[in-house]
Amino acid sequence: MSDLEDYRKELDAIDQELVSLFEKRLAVSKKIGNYKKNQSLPIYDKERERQVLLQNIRQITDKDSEVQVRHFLETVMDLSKEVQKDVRASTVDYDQLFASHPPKNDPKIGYFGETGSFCEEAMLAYFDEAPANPSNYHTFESLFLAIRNKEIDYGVLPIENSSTGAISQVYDLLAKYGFSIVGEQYIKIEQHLIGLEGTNLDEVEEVYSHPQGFQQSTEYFKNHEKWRQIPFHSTSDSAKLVKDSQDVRKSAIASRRAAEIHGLSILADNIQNESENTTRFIILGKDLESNPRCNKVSVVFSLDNEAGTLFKLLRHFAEYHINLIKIESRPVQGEKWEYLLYLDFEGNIAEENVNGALRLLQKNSVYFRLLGCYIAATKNK
Ligand SMILES: O=C(O)C(=O)Cc1ccccc1
Repeated sequence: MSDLEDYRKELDAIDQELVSLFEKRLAVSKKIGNYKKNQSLPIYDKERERQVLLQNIRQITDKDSEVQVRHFLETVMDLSKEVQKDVRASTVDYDQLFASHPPKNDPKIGYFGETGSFCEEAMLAYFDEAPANPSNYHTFESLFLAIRNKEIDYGVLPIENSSTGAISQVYDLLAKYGFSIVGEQYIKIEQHLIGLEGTNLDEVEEVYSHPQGFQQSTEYFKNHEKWRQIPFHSTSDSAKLVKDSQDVRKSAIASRRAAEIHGLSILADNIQNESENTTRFIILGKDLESNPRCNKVSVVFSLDNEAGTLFKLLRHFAEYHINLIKIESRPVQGEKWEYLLYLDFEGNIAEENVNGALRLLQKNSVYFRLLGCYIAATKNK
């Protein structure tokens, strides 16, 4: 028998032992996976992994093999984590996750702001028939509460603007209340400075608007630094305040429609920084509603604080040929330096590739929620 054959026999015997030990190790990992799932503990434990490496590297007799031993242990621990993730994913109730409710008949609708708000415009553009007696709410949160209390079935809110980005308060409320996105609508936004009829710009001292109104018109205000900018509920609440005050020193940033509704004049038109200023609005409902025509999915998730996890996850989207539209990150309330990630992508939850990507996302995230599967709106409104 040649030396090589002897060595190979020796290796075979060692591999046999290794495989049997590794199987035993995986079985223990499964038990740990169940324990962590029941206790809602994260799968990755940085300190524990550091200890495992340390105690095993300490006992190496041949120091030349340290690099390989380290690599071996890291791989073993990665595979154990995979097993733990499988344990967690196997318990996910997908029927529940994809349960879909039919759209409400004769729904009660609510929107943010006084009549004349951009949300009211978005509502009128989204629903085929103008909703009868819609309710309006003067804070974003009061609209969420109205859905929770079943005062309304759907609510219309802004979620992002083409020039100022995410409306973070709405993202945070989505996480807090756990409702679903059932539709979206884009509206072109033109902001105007409006006031009582006959007001001269020299008379203006105060400007009222929703914070978005100010953020979208910063360039215009560079030439009017003396004016006090006072954030108020909505652009149209601001218009109403000016009308009710009958004070020429007060003005508002709002739409032309709000000026007409509240009987005010335009003192300066199109003061928004960008001519193509557009806001995306969402139609919020209590439950997930989706049908085969839906072609956009929104999810929210958080990840283990482990290097490369986000990259590995997003890579699956590329592998499944899913087009990512947007990713937004928001700090987790009450947890320092932890983030919720909001992802929008093209597809329908009934499609195999989307379903596969969602399963992977769910499997690999600490927290996961499907926010909605709805019809993507056209952007040129
Ligand atoms: O205040 C409003 O009218 C709203 O609907 C919120 C808003 C404000 C500015 C731009 C887009 C939406």
